[in-house]
Amino acid sequence: MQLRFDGLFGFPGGLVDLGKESLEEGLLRELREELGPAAGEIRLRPWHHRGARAWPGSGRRKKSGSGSDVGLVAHFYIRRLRLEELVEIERGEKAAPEHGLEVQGLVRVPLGGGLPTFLQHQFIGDARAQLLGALPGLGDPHDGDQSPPGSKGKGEET
Ligand SMILES: O=c1[nH]cnc2c1ncn2[C@H]1C[C@H](O)[C@@H](COP(=O)(O)OP(=O)(O)O)O1
Repeated sequence: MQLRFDGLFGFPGGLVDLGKESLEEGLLRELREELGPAAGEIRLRPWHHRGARAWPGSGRRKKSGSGSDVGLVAHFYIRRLRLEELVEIERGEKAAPEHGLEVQGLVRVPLGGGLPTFLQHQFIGDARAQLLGALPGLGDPHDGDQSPPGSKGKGEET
């Protein structure tokens, strides 16, 4: 996860301009901006998309700036990384354009005895629930880059 500019923990990502980019293109652009070039090279597959949640807006004009409060649809992707891929991203993160601005830094979630304490932090949106929802799948060897969930072996990319 990452520590955000507002002091909350969240997942890397951000707003996608659907007139100009697909969801995956927008996600990879955000990953590049927030975590550096190595994160932008991550290969996404349809089964990495794990759900979406709508946050309705009021429809009213915003007090500041232009446009209306139209709400948000948050899409959540889970992509398993090998340790060396994660380390490469961590090494490059300080070179990311948003490092020190929107993003204060990547954090490894302590999955052992430290998890209950970590969960006492404050999270953006439903990031805490997203984290908890993702944890059970982490033990699944097919929950990664190579195979869709439920397939027998690795190396079954389509
Ligand atoms: O981890 C998250 N889980 C759920 N919702 C999230 C998470 N991180 C951000 N958000 C929400 C909060 C904002 O309404 C939007 C856009 O996020 P933001 O970080 O502001 O995106 P930009 O990089 O500024 O485009 O998503």
